[in-house]
Amino acid sequence: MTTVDPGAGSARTAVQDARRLVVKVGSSSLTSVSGGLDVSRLDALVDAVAARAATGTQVILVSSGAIAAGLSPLGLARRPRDLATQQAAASVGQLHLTRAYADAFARHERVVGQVLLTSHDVVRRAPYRNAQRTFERLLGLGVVPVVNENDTVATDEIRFGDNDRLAALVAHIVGADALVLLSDVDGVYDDDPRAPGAAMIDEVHGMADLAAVRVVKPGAASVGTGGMASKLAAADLASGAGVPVLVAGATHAAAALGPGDVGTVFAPTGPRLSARRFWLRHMAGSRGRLHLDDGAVRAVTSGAATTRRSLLAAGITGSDGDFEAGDVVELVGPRGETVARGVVAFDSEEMPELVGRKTRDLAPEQRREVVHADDLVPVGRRSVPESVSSAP
Ligand SMILES: Nc1ncnc2c1ncn2[C@@H]1O[C@H](COP(=O)(O)OP(=O)(O)O)[C@@H](O)[C@H]1O
Ligand SMILES: N[C@@H](CCC(=O)OP(=O)(O)O)C(=O)O
Repeated sequence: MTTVDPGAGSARTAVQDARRLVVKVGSSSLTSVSGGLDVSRLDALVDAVAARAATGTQVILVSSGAIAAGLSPLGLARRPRDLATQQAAASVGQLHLTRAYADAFARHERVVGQVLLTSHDVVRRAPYRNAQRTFERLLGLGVVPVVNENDTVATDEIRFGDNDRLAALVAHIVGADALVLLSDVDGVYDDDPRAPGAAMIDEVHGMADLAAVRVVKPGAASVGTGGMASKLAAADLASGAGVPVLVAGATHAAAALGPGDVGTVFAPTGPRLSARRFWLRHMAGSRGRLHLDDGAVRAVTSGAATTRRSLLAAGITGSDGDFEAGDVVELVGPRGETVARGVVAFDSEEMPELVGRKTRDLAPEQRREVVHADDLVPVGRRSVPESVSSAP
């Protein structure tokens, strides 16, 4: 079990010593200005990953670039706006991307396996565990899994949205010791990196350290999607769940994956969550909401995980949604804020009989916790800086 914030210095050491490492690379680091895949940059990245793998580290590569790589084969001058053309570009580009990785890793006698995920594959517990088993087997066979979102079938509703977030989720699915986000910028800056005087931040010990950071939205010409804001959100997600994160330049991949002192490192800010609690908190799709009074909010959010209390019917003021016992629901405070997520033990149609009633007043077969303490995870408030447009 990782302890909270061992300090960013030791977080750097943790990245360097990680035996299982998730490395994410963005579209802007793999494609040329004229469009299409930049194979020489991809080769340089693979050299760095292969060198790290040669030291015995199991590396999972999350690679963007399918849409960007599909543009030039389709004669498209810029990233399309509509989903159908993005999906067509991803379909063409993913093939180029995978072939380029297979060829590049073959030079190092490494086999790659393609893993394309949609959020459907992780929001339900069974497919999540299936993905976990597949990764485990691939790594056991010495394969480098190359992961991307399955863009060709992902609709807006089931998209992860950006690969920084996907990489943070994958880091937890595989139980990685660290996460490295490689981009076209060499770290997190306190302002738009192009602004005069902007300085790179060396270490982050929690999102409060970034309160004054100005994050600029990617322009329309950018092949990347999320920009730095999505990297910060992903770093918050991973470091909050005990995984140290390094944001560094893809051109410095060899140093970032070796003993180099590059980029911005995020120390863990929370304990490592079990796979089940992480899934509950960050991935599980929710089917409804239970509304709690203040006392119930305190009971389910205060104290350590071991002393936290179960949610009883007496503290519930209402419910909405259509759920069955065993589904995940949001627990919402009196001001409408989500305070926790948990697995509910009743169907939604039973809730009206339960709301506000003491356990002893319930029918004998209903005298149980509505959400058991082992099945709920508090959801803290997020304070990740949002992007601003570069134009004043
Ligand atoms: N405060 C900041 N620090 C670092 N980079 C920033 C900041 N604000 C905006 N950026 C921009 O974020 C970009 C990286 O995001 P993006 O293009 O989505 O990368 P990728 O394709 O690697 O995911 C950089 O090119 C950089 O100009
Ligand atoms: N799945 C998409 C990438 C989405 C994405 O997050 O891109 P990026 O911001 O470049 O990491 C693709 O392969 O084109």
